[in-house]
Amino acid sequence: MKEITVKSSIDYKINIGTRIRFNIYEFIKEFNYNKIAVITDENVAKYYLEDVVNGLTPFIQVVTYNLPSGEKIKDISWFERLQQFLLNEQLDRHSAVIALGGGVVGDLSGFVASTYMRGIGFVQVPTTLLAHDSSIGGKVAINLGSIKNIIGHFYPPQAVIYDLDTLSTLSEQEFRSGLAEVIKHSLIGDAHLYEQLITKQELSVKDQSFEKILHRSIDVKRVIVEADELELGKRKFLNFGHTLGHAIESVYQSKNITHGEAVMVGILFDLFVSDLENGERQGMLSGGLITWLTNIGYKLALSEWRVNQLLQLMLKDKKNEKQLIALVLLRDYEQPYVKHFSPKEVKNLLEAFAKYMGQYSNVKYLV
Ligand SMILES: O=C(O)C(=O)C[C@@H](O)[C@H](O)[C@H](O)COP(=O)(O)O
Repeated sequence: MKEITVKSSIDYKINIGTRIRFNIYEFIKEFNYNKIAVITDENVAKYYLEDVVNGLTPFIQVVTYNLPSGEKIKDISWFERLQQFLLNEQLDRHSAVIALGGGVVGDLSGFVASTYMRGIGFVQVPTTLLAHDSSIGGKVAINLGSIKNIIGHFYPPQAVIYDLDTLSTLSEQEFRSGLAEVIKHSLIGDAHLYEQLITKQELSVKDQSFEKILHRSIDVKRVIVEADELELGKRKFLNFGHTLGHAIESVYQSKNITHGEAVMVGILFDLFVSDLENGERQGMLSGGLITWLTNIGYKLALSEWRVNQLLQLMLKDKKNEKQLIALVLLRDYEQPYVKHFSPKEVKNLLEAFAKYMGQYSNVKYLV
């Protein structure tokens, strides 16, 4: 068992271990909730809902809600349905929502918990690798049409209970999705971890070393969140890869691309721009990362590089200022900064990036 405390507007513990989903009550009894709504999705429910509920019901009244799986539920209509559910089930200000699942369930449930009766208890029980990122730091949100996370705020959980056994049921695609955030954390905050990652031939949650990798990744996030909880400054660095990544996720949603796969392409783009800014055409991007990613199964190919559509979405990013698009770049490993570009500059950069990526025989970008 590992316990990491995050010090922010409220301090909370991230409890990491195995089989801890069976005794969640132990980690939350101090809050004296009178009722709990466990919100999950149909996929996660199949594997873990019973374990969680059985561990809670001897001590506390529990109601459950199974959402459909997928990003589509992060919208206002599901937000409303969940509010209605909490009201029908008579949860009050002494009750709590437990988000059991990945980033989508956590973001939506957290936003619901944060607004119901102006905020009730909220606990994150992540079941994906991606959620090692999304369950920490208190960002909760829903989408508005194709604009990601545009309605939301900061609402830290009162506890995070991370049972690593739940990662064993992830598909390879879900694993790669979460790994993108690990790679992001390593690039912005732990160069040794980055080095360790990209020299590995294979990576799996079953590896003994993986738990340590996860702790280090979480720690990069913890340090940044503690320094700037409300994203007034350095928390923007956690958005490395996300300005383009969020746009890709929206534009290519019908192609079954995950958040992390989209962010991975966004990370490559930010590295490409960083190298240009650093005046080293063959810098961080060419250091073996693309080959390694391809070898471990990332789909980096995007046919039809829809530059104008991507640009329109990037123009809606929350980090932008005065119609200038904010990109998080690296002066070097572990040295992130934010730079603003005009839409015309970003368009040129997107086109140049597509040409660059085309030189890798198995990565085809059609501009
Ligand atoms: O916690 C943060 O801060 C992040 O930026 C983490 C991101 O990996 C995460 O995807 C986040 O939800 C994106 O935030 P947003 O503010 O761009 O919606």
